[in-house]
Parts: sequence; structure tokens; C-alpha cells
Amino acid sequence: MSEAQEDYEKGNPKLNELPDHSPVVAEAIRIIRQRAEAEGEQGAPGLSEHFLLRFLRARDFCIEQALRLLKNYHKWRKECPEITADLRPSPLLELYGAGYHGVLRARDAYGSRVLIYRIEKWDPKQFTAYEVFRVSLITSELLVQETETQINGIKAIFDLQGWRFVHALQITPSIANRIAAVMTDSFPLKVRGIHLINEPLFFYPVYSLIKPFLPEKIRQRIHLHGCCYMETLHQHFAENILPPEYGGTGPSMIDLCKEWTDHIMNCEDYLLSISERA
Ligand SMILES: Cc1c(C)c2c(c(C)c1O)CC[C@@](C)(CCC[C@H](C)CCC[C@H](C)CCCC(C)C)O2
Repeated sequence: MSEAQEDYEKGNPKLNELPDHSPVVAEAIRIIRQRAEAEGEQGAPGLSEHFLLRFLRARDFCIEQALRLLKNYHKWRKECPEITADLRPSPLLELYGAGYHGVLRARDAYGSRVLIYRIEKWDPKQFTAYEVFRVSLITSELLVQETETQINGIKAIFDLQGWRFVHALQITPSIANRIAAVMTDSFPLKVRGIHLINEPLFFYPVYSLIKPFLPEKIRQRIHLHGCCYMETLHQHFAENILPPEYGGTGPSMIDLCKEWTDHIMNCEDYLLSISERA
């Protein structure tokens, strides 16, 4: 068995560093495309090189696992039209405007992208959990285009300040199931860390709804910091990349939220083109 064949069977993180057009990468793309076509996988975004490459990188070039991820991705999208049918950000502008979501300008020390969500800014009377979920999917679809993010993954900080009973009611078992699926084997991003801060006691029942669906590997990457999070959060993220709201010296949340909103609004045509009912 050749070296490349062995890598394709077992996966090898070293291949992630190879440039898009190296022969080993090109061969992997050829194999996975052939198999995907043979199994009738032809979703909305097609089977282009750059599309297939993100599945290979997410699974360190193990072709079997990358193919399973690709199938789960298509299946998940079809099963969740409330989330995937229309990925245009404009219907969600008020949520963005409230400052619900931003992405840090700088990557962390491991090259991961860092996302921040502030539950306090989500009014459940105005937006359903499906719409709030869509915010995360839109960001994920844009970040997954970046080679560095395909290699080094993402980290998310959820600020659960202001989490209320009305929020908890939105997290039905079916939503909990979708949260777990998209974090584990239905989206081609490596989830390198989930940091919950300011979570109140009555968030734990919601967490225990999601937890059973998560594999051990992901569970270990979820950190519950509570309300005295500053010190423990700073063990994971350098102060110079965090906004002042979280004890850092980086750009403020207002600026980050605005920047990210402007960016996704500029990508509206692309986001429409990859919507499930485009
Ligand atoms: C590709 C991708 C997506 C799409 C994604 C997340 C991650 C890590 C991804 O890699 C995390 C967030 C999530 C699952 C959307 C969550 C939407 C809900 C409605 C937010 C409510 C608040 C949660 C009850 C808070 C805790 C959830 C953690 C245990 C993730 O969307």
C-alpha cells in the first residue's frame, strides 16, 4: 500500500497543510468526488474542488469519514428547512443590530477563529430558536471558506447572561438534537472549543438535554465558566484579542458586531446561492 493510500484510509493531519493543488490533495478530491457521485450526492452547492476539500480537511483526509460527513451535511440541510431554506442575513438584521453576534478580528494562538454570541441580545418574542440558529449557520458557511479555518477550526464563546425561562422553552428536544448534530458530524468545521460564560443555574437542564447527543471528544471541549469567568477565560484566549467587555484590550463588541454584520451583508448573494431552496 502506498503512503498516500494509507493516509486516505486512516487520515493524517499533516495533509491539511498541503496547498490546494498538490497531487496528493488532487487525488483525494478525485476519489471522494467519484464516490460521492456514485452514491448520488448532488446537493445545492455541487461537488466543486473547494467544496470537497473542506470535508477532507475537516476529517484529516480520511476519505471514508469525509464522505460520511458530506452525506450528513446534505441530510442535515434537507431535514432542517426552517434553518437552511433561506440563508440571507437581511431578515435577521435586527438580531445583528442588537449585537447578538460578532467574530473576533484576530485568530487565537492556535489559529482558530473565535466567535461570540450574547444571549441577552436575543429577544425570543421576536426571533425563534430556528432563526437564531441560522445566525450560526450563516457564519459557519462563510468561515468554512477560509483555508486557515478549515485547518485550525473554530471556538465559540456563549455569553448566557440574561438567559431566561422563555429562552429555555425554545430549546425543544428537536432543536437540541440539531445543535448536537451540527457540532459533531454534520458540518465541515472542526469545533475546537465551546466556552459558556455567565450561565445561570437553570441553564443546566438545557445543557443536559444536549449533552447526551455529544460524543466524548466534543464534551471535553465544552467549558462551563460560570459568572467568575475572567481568569479561566483568559487562560484560553489572549487579552489582546478579546473585547473590553470580556476583560480584553481588543476591539469592542459594538465594533466587532458591526464589522461582521457588514461582512455578511456583503455576502448576501453568495448566501442566497447556497440556500437549500435557492
Ligand atoms: C457549524 C456550527 C453551528 C451551526 C453551530 C455551532 C457550532 C459550534 C458549529 O460548528 C454552535 C452553535 C449552534 C449549534 C447554534 C445554536 C443555536 C441556539 C438556538 C442558541 C441557543 C443557546 C444554546 C442553547 C447555548 C449553548 C449551546 C452550546 C452547548 C453549543 O450552531
